[in-house]
Amino acid sequence: MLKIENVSGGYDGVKIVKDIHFSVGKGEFFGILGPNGSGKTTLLKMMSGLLELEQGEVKIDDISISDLTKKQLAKKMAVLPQLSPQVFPYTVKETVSLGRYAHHRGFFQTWTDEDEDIVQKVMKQTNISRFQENSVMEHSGGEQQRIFLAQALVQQPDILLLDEPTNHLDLAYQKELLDLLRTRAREEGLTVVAILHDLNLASLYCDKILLMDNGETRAVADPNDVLSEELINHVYQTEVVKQPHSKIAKPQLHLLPGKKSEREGEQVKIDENMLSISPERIVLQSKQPLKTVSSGVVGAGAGWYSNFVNRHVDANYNCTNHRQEMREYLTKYGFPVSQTVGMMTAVVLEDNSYRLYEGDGFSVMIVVTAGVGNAVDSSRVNSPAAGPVKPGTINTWIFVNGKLTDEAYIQSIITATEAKAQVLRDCHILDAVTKKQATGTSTDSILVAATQQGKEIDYAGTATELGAIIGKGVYQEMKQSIQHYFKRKEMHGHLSSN
Ligand SMILES: Nc1ncnc2c1ncn2[C@@H]1O[C@H](COP(=O)(O)OP(=O)(O)OP(=O)(O)O)[C@@H](O)[C@H]1O
Repeated sequence: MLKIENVSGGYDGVKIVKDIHFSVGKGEFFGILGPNGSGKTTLLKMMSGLLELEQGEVKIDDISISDLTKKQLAKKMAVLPQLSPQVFPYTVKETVSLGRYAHHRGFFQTWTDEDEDIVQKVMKQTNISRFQENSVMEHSGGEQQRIFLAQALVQQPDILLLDEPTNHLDLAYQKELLDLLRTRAREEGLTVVAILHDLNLASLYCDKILLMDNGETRAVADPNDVLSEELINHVYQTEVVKQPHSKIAKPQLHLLPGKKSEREGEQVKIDENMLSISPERIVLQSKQPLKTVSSGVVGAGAGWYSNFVNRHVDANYNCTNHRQEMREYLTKYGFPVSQTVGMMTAVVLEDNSYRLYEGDGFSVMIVVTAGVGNAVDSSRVNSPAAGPVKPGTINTWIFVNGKLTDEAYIQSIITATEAKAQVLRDCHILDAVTKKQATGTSTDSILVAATQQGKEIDYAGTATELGAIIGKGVYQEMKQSIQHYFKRKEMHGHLSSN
C-alpha cells in the first residue's frame, strides 16, 4: 500500500537520501535503522510530503502523494515527528483534539460526539486521560511524546510515520507504546513506519527493517537478516554479538564494551586448589565468572557464574519445591543465587574424584561425585512408571581453562555422557528393573564451565584434543568415584545413603 520508488533528495541541492526503494504492506510494522546522520529523518520527511523529492515517488495505494491535497494526505497518513522543545500552551486535550482537523470539512464545523469518543478512547489508550486538562508545557518529555502520539492516532490514519517514538520514554512506556502500535497494526491494519535507534526493540517489534548508511540502502529485509553481526558491525563500526532472545524467537544484539583485553578481565586458571570439600558440599569459587552450561537446580541453562556448589542432601529429600529450597540454602551460606550454579546429590561427597588434566595450551579440571543407587538403562522401554523423583546421583563438573565455542560446549556434554555410559558398562552396573546394562542414573547433572580466556577451542568431539581429555578424564574420575562408593559400601556392609 505504501511504496517508496527510487527516492532521492536532500537540502539545498545536497543529496542526502540516495535512491531508496521499498514497499510496506497494510498492517505491517516497518522499522528504519541507521547511524546518526544516515538520512532517516530526511527520508521520513520526504515520505510525509514535508520535503520535496528530487527524484522518485512516494505512493499510497498507487496514488502519488504529490497528487493529494494536504487534507487528503492527512486522512491517510499521520506523522509523529521528533519531539520539539517548542510546545504551545494548549491543554493536553486541546493538543490531542487538533489531530481531528483532517476530518472536519469547514473551519466552523462543530465538535461531534464521534470526535469526543475518539479523543477520549485514544487518550485512555496512551494513558494520558488523567491529565487532559493540564497544559502540555507542564509535562515531561515522555508524557509529551505520548500526547503527540495520541494527536497522531486521533487522526485515524491508514499509515503512521514515527521519528524515534521511544525517545524520552522509560522502559515500561517504550514497551507500552510499541505494544499499542503493534496491536493497532495487527488488529486494525494500521501501517506503521518507525525510525528506531534501539536495534533490539526493532528486532522485537518490526516485521521488516530498512538499514540505511550514508543515505543509501544497506538492507531491506526481515529483522533476522538485517541484524547480522557482520552488517551491524560494518554499518555502525562497532562490535556486537548476536544471540537469540532467551524467551522468544527473535535475535538480540549485545554491545561489547571497551577493548578485548579489558573485557576478559584478570586472568584466571581453575585448578584443584580452588575446590573446597566438606561432607555438606563441594564448592568451587572463581574470581572471574565462567561461561557455564549446566543442568543445575539453580543456574540451569547458559550463563556466567562464579560459584559452583554440589550439595549433599538426604536420599529422602523432598523434591517438591527443590528450586526454592535450594535458593534459600545458597543464600543462607553466602552464595548469591544470581552468581551460582547449585546441584544436589544424595551421594556421600567423600566419594568424589577430581583432577586437573593439561592439554596443549589449555587445561581441564573434572570433578565427579557418583553413586549408582538409581542406575537405569536410558533406552529401556515398557518399564514400570518411575517412582518419586530422587535427588541427583552422578554429578559431573567440567571446567575448561580456555575459550569454547557453543559447539564445543554441546560436544563436551556429548563426550562426557558417552564416557559415563562406558564407565557404567565397565563397572557392570545394571538397570534394577530390566537387569540390562545401565547407561546412567535417573537424575544425573552436568556442567561445563570455561574461563573464555586463552586458547580458542572450536570443538570437543572425540576427534579433538579437548574431546579426548574430557572423555578420558570423565571416565577416570567417574570410575574412581564409583570405586570409592563401592568400597565404602563394602566397609559399612550397607549404604547409609544412596
Ligand atoms: N534542514 C537541514 N538542512 C540542511 N541539512 C540538513 C537538514 N536536516 C538534516 N540535514 C543533514 O542531513 C544529514 C542527514 O540528517 P538526518 O536528520 O536525515 O539523519 P538521521 O539519520 O535522521 O540522523 P539522527 O539519527 O541523528 O537523527 C545530516 O548530515 C544533516 O546534517
